[in-house]
Amino acid sequence: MSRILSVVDVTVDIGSERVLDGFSLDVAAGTMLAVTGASGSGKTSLMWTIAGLLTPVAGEIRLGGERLRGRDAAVAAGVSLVPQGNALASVLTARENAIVSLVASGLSANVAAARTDLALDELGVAAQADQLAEELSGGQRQRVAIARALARRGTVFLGDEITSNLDSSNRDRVVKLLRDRADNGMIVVLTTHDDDTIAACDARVHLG
Ligand SMILES: Nc1ncnc2c1ncn2[C@@H]1O[C@H](COP(=O)(O)OP(=O)(O)OP(=O)(O)O)[C@@H](O)[C@H]1O
Repeated sequence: MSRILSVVDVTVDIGSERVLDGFSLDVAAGTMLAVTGASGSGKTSLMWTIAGLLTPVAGEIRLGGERLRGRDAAVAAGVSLVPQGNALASVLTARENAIVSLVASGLSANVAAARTDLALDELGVAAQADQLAEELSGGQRQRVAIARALARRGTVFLGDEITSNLDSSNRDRVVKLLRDRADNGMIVVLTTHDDDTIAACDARVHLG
């Protein structure tokens, strides 16, 4: 049986607001899914819940039949999130941002460096490897954050509006890379408003 990511009857509150109410979703390995919906419909909340950063008040997240409880479990199961705003450390270089994250996940420095260099190259930001993240353009930061997540070579890639700052050729590059990863068995979930990104996905879920 192929691996399935399941959001099972999940209810999420932020403060006094119910942002997801009994929401369910199954995504099979090899699938690239677009999550759409108006601003404030809960797309980011869904991604954070899958990544273990928000705890649902009811329901659960499962991957390959195992329940994921919290951030550590999600990371251990290979769930990577590229959040809106990218979450790069501004005082580290592009390369250091990725290497630190990979070493923290348990890889040796050599393997982390090799994977980082490959991923930065795939995203077209190898020339920016030794620049501080704060010196990069918005689109370059976005691509470095994507490279950092892909270098993890995990099972689930969550991207929250990750093509929003990209020109069309870089957006196509990112979508093609993610399509390739999905074709090789990864689960890719992208929140997006972009029609070309939606078109490259296998399925779409609309939050309303
Ligand atoms: N930190 C927070 N504090 C209070 N309310 C929040 C917080 N984060 C999100 N919310 C609320 O939760 C709801 C869902 O927000 P969420 O960011 O998940 O929506 P979204 O669909 O991703 O929106 P967008 O497309 O604008 O990013 C919104 O009504 C928002 O106001």
